[in-house]
Amino acid sequence: MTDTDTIESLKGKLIVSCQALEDEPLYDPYIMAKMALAAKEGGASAIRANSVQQIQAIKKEVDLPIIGIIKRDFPDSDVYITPTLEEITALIDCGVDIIAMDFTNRTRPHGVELPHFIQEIKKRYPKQLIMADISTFEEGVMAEELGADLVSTTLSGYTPYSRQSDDPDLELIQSLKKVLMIPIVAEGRIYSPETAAQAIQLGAHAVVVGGAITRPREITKRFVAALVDSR
Ligand SMILES: CC(=O)N[C@H](C=O)[C@@H](O)[C@H](O)[C@H](O)COP(=O)(O)O
Repeated sequence: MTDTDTIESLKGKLIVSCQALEDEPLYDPYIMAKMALAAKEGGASAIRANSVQQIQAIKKEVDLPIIGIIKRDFPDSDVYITPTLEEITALIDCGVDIIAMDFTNRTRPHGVELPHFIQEIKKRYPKQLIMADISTFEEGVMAEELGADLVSTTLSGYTPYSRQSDDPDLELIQSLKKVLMIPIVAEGRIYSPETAAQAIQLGAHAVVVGGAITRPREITKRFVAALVDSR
C-alpha cells in the first residue's frame, strides 16, 4: 500500500488501540496479540499499539496497518508518547505503518523543542507517516504546519492547559475540521459505538477506541461506579 492508500483505507473506519502498561493485568505481548486478532475479526481497520515487544507480537497475529507508539517516561519532561529519536528509530525498525507521537507544545526530554525534533525525523526518515497526538486546536494547526500526515485528539484532557472532560473532545474535531487539510482522527474517551459514529459525522477521518474495547479493568470500574452512583 502507498502512504496515501494507507490513510485512505482508514476513512470512516475504526482503529482499535491494543495497549497494556506494566501495571495492568493484561500486560503480556501474547494477550495484546490476541486482543488485536479479536479486533480484526470484529472489523477493525488498523491497530494502535505500544512498545516493540507488543507491536512485534501483534504483527505476527494480524496483517492490519499498525500505528506504533512507544511510551517512555523521562524525569525532565512530561512528554511520554514517542518522546525521543531513540523511540522513533525503534518503531522504524519494527516496520510500523504510521508512527504516532506527542505533538504538544511542550519541551521534549533533554531540552529538545518540537520543531527541531520533527526536522530531524523528516531528515532521517522522510517517507515515514506521522500521526500527531495533540491536545488543543493550536497544536493541531502547528502539527499540519510542521508536516504531520494526520492529527489525533489523543492528548486533549491529558495536558494541564487543554479542555478537561470525561467526554471525548468532539468540539476539537469540529474546530480543526474547519481549518486543516490533513485528516483528523478522533481519539480519547470514546466509550460507545454511537459516540464513535458521531465523531465521524462531525468530520473525523477515523476513530481510535482503546479502553472501551481492550481495557476490561477500566470497563469494570465504570460499571461498578455506575452501580455505586445508583444506590
Ligand atoms: C492519553 C494517552 O496516553 N493515551 C494513550 C495513547 O496511546 C492510550 O493510553 C489510550 O488508550 C488511547 O489514546 C485511546 O484512548 P482511549 O483508551 O480513551 O479510548
